[in-house]
Amino acid sequence: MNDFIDLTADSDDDQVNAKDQGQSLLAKFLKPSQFLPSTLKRKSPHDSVGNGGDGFPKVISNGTYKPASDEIFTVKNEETNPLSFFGNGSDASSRGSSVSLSKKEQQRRESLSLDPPKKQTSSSRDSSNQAQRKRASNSEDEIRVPPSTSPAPPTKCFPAVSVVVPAPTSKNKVVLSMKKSPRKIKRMSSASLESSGEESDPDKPIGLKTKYYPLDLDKVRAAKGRYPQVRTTAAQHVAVTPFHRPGNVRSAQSKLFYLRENLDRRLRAIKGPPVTMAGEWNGTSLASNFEFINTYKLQKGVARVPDEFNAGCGCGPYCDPARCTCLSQEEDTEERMVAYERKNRQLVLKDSFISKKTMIYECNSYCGCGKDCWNRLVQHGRTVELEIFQTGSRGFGLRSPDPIVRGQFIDCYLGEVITSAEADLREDAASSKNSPSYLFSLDFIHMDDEDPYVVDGKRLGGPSRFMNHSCNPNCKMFTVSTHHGDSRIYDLAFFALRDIPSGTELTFDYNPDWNGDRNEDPNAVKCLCGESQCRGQLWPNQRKSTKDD
Ligand SMILES: C[S@@+](CC[C@H](N)C(=O)[O-])C[C@H]1O[C@@H](n2cnc3c(N)ncnc32)[C@H](O)[C@@H]1O
Repeated sequence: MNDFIDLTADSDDDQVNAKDQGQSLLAKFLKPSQFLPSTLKRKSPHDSVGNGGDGFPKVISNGTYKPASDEIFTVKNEETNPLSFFGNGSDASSRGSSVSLSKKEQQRRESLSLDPPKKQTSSSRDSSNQAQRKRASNSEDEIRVPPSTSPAPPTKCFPAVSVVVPAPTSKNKVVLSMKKSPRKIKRMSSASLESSGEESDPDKPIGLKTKYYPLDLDKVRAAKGRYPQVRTTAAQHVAVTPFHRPGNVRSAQSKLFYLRENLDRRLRAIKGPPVTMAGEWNGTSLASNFEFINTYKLQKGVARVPDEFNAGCGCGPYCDPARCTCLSQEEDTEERMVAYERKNRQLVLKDSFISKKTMIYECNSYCGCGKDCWNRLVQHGRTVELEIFQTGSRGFGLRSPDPIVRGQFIDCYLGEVITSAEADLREDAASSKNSPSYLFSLDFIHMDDEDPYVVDGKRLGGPSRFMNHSCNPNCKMFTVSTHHGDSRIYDLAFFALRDIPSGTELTFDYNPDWNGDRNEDPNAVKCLCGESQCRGQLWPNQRKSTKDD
């Protein structure tokens, strides 16, 4: 007699034999009452039976079902079961159903497809069992079915045990369905799209549902704010760099903006207080290739007297107006003429000096005095803000947003310093005799053997180059020298003849030696100063430079 039952018997005959053997064994060791159907008991967590690690036996149905601990039902013998359950549900049912399952229970299981009523063929059951074993072996926690070669448990310990797999709850059904049926991908054909009520569009990609693959995905994303918003910017707010070219500018407004930016860049190159262009500027060009400069630009044939020919005073830290050798002297009395004085803590031209025609000699680097000496004013540069504006009939003009007091220094006339011969050539080459002239002769000191230099502010110049002529001017040009040994190059400095309210056009007399004759030259440039005592012309004749016609 065999002591072991081969639980892995494959054929029906083997199973029958094993069943018969088990029953005979049971009959041998157990009383008849112990064959009766066992009592269904809900497994309690406190029961120590089982080998599930947590005190629960693990029940496997069809290799997939693991009921929750509070849903496990076992058929338990009244006596202590020395063996924990092993095997799977099919094995258990094949062994125990004939002895413990009621007919009603059997029908319920069949309705749940746990025990198919259809008799399995040997081959299909074999493959099913193999698959179940394979699945069981893949799970670490599941009880493994011993291979067919492993010995059966000792018969003396074999109890009459049967297992009833509980009816799956709705929760368990979900688990079953999830494990049993793989995830299905629903495929749709164009026919199914039509039948599902969607429009049949020949241009639509077949098989793609626009619900999941929207054709207007960019719009959907834009609506969600995925893309940065498009912003429109006015052209005048766009920063224009010097690399922008007028050819790239389309509108007149943006062209004017470009020109202003370009002009502002050039104006910012001027040293001292700001020089600006008035807001009503219509874009009229200052001059072709005009650039602002801060000092004279000496051109070919022009040279300064070497510095060793310069000289200074020996007054010490503070110059004595009565003895400073820098100052010019009155012709008659040889009294030293003091050009500047302090008024309201500001250094200005003395009232007594405004009417004079003498050159102003300021202290220089050879003097013992410091930079705060009262005889240093023009050399410190401009102190007032200036604004270029359009006069209308006289081209550009110059004014200051600051109020200017009488005697206040305004600015120097700057430009290229050229020879008289060069100045004549430039004037002759001018396209029109009435074109603006920017030539200023440095002829204050007359020299028999040398022609004076000429300052040309046409291409290079300072803001004072925009000062127009007036027959009743509010400014006057003075010659100022810091190099006392150089009689050919000196400064042309503008001073206020009277208090000038802010915004008033700054003007000076282009021909201060005018003798009062109204000897009009029909070719002379007409004066448009508008003053009541207007002379009618800027210069005695059409020539503006050194050469007399
Ligand atoms: C040194 S520029 C003065 C700035 C000039 N208005 C401009 O737009 O560049 C001298 C020229 O200005 C013009 N101008 C100056 N004063 C004038 C006046 N009172 N009447 C007419 N034209 C004048 C003449 O064309 C003259 O040749």
